[in-house]
Amino acid sequence: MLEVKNLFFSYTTDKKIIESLSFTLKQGNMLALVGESGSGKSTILKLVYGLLEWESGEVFYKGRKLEGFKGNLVPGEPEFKYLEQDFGLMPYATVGENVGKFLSNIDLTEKLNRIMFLLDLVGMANYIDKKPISLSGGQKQRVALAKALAQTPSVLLLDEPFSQVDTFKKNILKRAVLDFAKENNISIILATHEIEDALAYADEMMIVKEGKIIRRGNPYQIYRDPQNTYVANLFGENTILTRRDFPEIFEDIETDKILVYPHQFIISQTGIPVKVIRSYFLGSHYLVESISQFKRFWFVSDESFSIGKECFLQLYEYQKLS
Ligand SMILES: Nc1ncnc2c1ncn2[C@@H]1O[C@H](COP(=O)(O)OP(=O)(O)OP(=O)(O)O)[C@@H](O)[C@H]1O
Repeated sequence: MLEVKNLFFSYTTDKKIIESLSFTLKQGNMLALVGESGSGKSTILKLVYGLLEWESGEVFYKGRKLEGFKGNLVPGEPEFKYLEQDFGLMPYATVGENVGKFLSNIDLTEKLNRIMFLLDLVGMANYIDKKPISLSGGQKQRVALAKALAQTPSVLLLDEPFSQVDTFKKNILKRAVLDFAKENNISIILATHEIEDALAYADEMMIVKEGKIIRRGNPYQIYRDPQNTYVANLFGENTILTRRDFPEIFEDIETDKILVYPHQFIISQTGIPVKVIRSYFLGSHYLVESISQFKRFWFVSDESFSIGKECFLQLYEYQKLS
């Protein structure tokens, strides 16, 4: 179990970047750090790994107090692995040498088997003799993942680990890597922009804003009760309605402000009149942008709506906002 207690950190004297950071992570669980760009996700990973020196606070792992940056001769906790955004591969060593860099040389057959197993896991077995310099960004990212998993770390700190992998194969890779981590009881902290990663795979989510944790909970709870617009906007398009602008909608609603996800509107014969601005084809459905009383409404539809088409929307679910 990892326990972070009241960490403070700044890069420069004039601005605190991380304030009063506290959280715990159970062994084998996955925690997703989600927040807008610059909110402090990478900094949190670097602090936990021991690449940056915290000003005050404490970190414990399995009951042992970690010394952080100043405690290790080579920066980084030995039981942890940190996969940084720029991969950290040796460009002129082969893919196989990169993955095997920290593996024991006592049994070379076992070492090669392990390298092959990991490269197969990330879909890169055919590239074992290639050099990273000749690989694409997504391929390098796969190799870096294999390298991070090579010694089966206890805690894996992943910074946008799938950002460069093409969408087509991304889900296969995510499942393979995250299943491997679960099977091997590896704890993961994943910093991500891709909210789907957090929703689909994380045991818990922490929402980071300006270096502070503003929400923590399971992804379903946070999605169904975002409480404020910063959190809600991380989940994509939505419509925020207030009693003042739409009193007729609020007749049976207790609160004064609500948030509606696109799938929570029904296209109807009566309701809120909207005019379509544009339909976006998303494969399985269309996301439709429309307007009513200068307010943008987002809803989903099986069919495309032409620009200027008028229709009515009814609300069948919503989230209360503060
Ligand atoms: N080496 C540095 N020196 C000074 N300020 C920095 C440094 N690295 C990051 N920062 C600042 O610290 C804040 C948090 O940055 P961080 O990289 O942790 O955010 P992030 O949430 O990971 O962003 P992104 O999602 O874009 O990777 C930002 O305001 C950033 O400008």
